[in-house]
Amino acid sequence: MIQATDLTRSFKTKAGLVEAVRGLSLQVEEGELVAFLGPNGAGKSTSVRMLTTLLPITSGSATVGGFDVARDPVGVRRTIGYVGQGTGSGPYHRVRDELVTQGRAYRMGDAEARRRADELLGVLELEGLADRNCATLSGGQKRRLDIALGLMHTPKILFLDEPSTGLDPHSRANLWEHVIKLRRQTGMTIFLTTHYLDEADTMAERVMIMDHGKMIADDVPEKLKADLAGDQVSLGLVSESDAITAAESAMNLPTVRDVTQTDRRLTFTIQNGETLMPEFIRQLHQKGLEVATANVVRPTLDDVFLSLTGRSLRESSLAVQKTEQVAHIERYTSEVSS
Ligand SMILES: Nc1ncnc2c1ncn2[C@@H]1O[C@H](COP(=O)(O)OP(=O)(O)OP(=O)(O)O)[C@@H](O)[C@H]1O
Repeated sequence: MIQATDLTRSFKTKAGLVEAVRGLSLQVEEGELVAFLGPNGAGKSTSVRMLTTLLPITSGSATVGGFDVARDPVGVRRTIGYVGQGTGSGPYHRVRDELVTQGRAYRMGDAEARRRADELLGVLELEGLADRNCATLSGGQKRRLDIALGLMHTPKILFLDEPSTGLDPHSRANLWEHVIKLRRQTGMTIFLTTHYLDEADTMAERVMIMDHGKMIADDVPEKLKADLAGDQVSLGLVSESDAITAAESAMNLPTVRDVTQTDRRLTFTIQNGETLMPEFIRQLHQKGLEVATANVVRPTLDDVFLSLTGRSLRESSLAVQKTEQVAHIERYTSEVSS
C-alpha cells in the first residue's frame, strides 16, 4: 500500500544544508496499522509530508496506493486521508458545514456530501455537535472532527501526524477508541507518527523507529523489545557466595547478557525472562542455592531506542509533553486574566 525506496529530502538553510531524511526505505501492507516513532527532528513529519505529496522529494521514489508520489500526486491524494498536526477546521464554521464543504472540495454532490458527513458524525460520535461552531469544540472533539474531515472521500489509507499530541489522557484514549473502531469497520491502512511510546506499543502492529533521518528499526513491538532490549531480571539470594554461584549459572542461560552480581543481588538481561525464570530458580534450588526475591521487568520501546542509540526516546517525548503542559498553563493563565 505504501512503498518507499531510498527517499531523501534536504533543506537549504542559512546555516547550511539540513538532511532531514537520508535514504528511507519502507513497505506498508494493506490494512496495517504502523506507528512511526523517533525523537524531535528525526525526520518523521518530513517523510510523511513527502509520502502525502505535500513536499517534493529530493531523491528516491515512493508509491502510495499504487500511485507514484512524484508522477501522480493527484492519484495519491484521491487515495489518502491526511490529518496533520494543526487543526484543519475553520473556527467560524459549523461542524456539519465544514464536513460538507470538504466533501464538495472532493467533487461530491451536495446530497452525497451530506450523507457522508452524517455518517462520519455518527462514527466519530459528533452528532450532538453538528450545528456547533468548530471554535467551541474541545481539543479531543476537534481532533475527531479533523479525522472526519480526512475521511470524507473514503480514503484507503489514513495518515495521522501526531494525532493525540496535546490531548489529556482521557481524550487520547477516546480518540484511539474511535480510530480502532474505524479501522475495524473499514479495514483502512493507517500510518501514524507519535511521540507516545505506550500508544505505539499497544495500538500499532508494527513500529518503525527513525533517528537522524534514517530508519533504525522496523518490526512488531514485541519482537523489537525481545530482540533489542530483553527482560531485566533481578534476583536476591540469601548470601553473597550463593549470588556468585548463581551468577556463574546465569552465564550459561541462552540469550543472557549484562550479568552483574553485587553482594547478594544478581541482575541480568534475557529474552523471555518470565518463562525462563521459574526453571532457572528451580535449578538454583537443586544446587542448594536459596533465592529470596525475584523480579522480572518487561522492556519498553524506550529500552529498544536506548539499546539502538544510547539515548532515551522517553526523555525527548517528555520534553514535548512538558512544552505542551507549559502551553496549556499559559493558555489557561491568559484566559483567566483576560
Ligand atoms: N522547511 C524546513 N526548512 C529547514 N529545515 C527543516 C524544514 N522542515 C524540517 N526541517 C528540519 O528537518 C529535520 C527533520 O524535521 P521533521 O519535522 O521531519 O522531524 P520530526 O521527526 O517530525 O520532528 P518532531 O517530532 O519534532 O515533529 C529537522 O532538523 C528540522 O529542523
